[in-house]
Amino acid sequence: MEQSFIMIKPDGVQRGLVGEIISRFEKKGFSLRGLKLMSVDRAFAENHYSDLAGMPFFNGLIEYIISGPVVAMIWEGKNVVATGRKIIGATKPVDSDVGTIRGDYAIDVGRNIIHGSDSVESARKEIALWFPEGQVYWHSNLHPWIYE
Ligand SMILES: Nc1ncnc2c1ncn2[C@@H]1O[C@H](COP(=O)(O)OP(=O)(O)OP(=O)(O)O)[C@@H](O)[C@H]1O
Repeated sequence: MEQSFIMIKPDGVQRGLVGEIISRFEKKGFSLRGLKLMSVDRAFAENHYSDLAGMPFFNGLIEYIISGPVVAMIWEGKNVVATGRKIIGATKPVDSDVGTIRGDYAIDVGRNIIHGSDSVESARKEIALWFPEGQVYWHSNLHPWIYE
């Protein structure tokens, strides 16, 4: 089934939003396949955001991502990439709907709490980068209560 890479950024960890964020994905019905608290170095962060190299905010973004621990997660479920982006909300918190994570908890684009893969292909690449050790395969007993 489809998977997405979701990362709680250093501000989300510092602000005590880890439980709240995990809860939103769990309550929706998605299944956790990987979870770890980790700090990344500059080279790793630059690799993750390589598509944005050259953007004026790139250096600030890298400083932000390496400024503290992050929570890296793999979530699985039907349409989890697109739905995960909806749960997260628009990149700029001023545009994020109330009820989304960024809409409810963020103000500034450079402190927008969480990352979610923007396509199935980027999810595949990001999961390979962040979880080289592989993931945990298990079957949720809730499956028949969530899927027809
Ligand atoms: N104008 C900006 N100023 C400062 N930071 C920015 C700006 N635009 C984007 N960023 C930061 O770079 C991240 C990646 O930007 P991108 O355009 O890929 O948005 P996104 O896909 O919604 O975010 P993410 O990849 O973190 O899920 C944003 O989440 C934000 O933290």
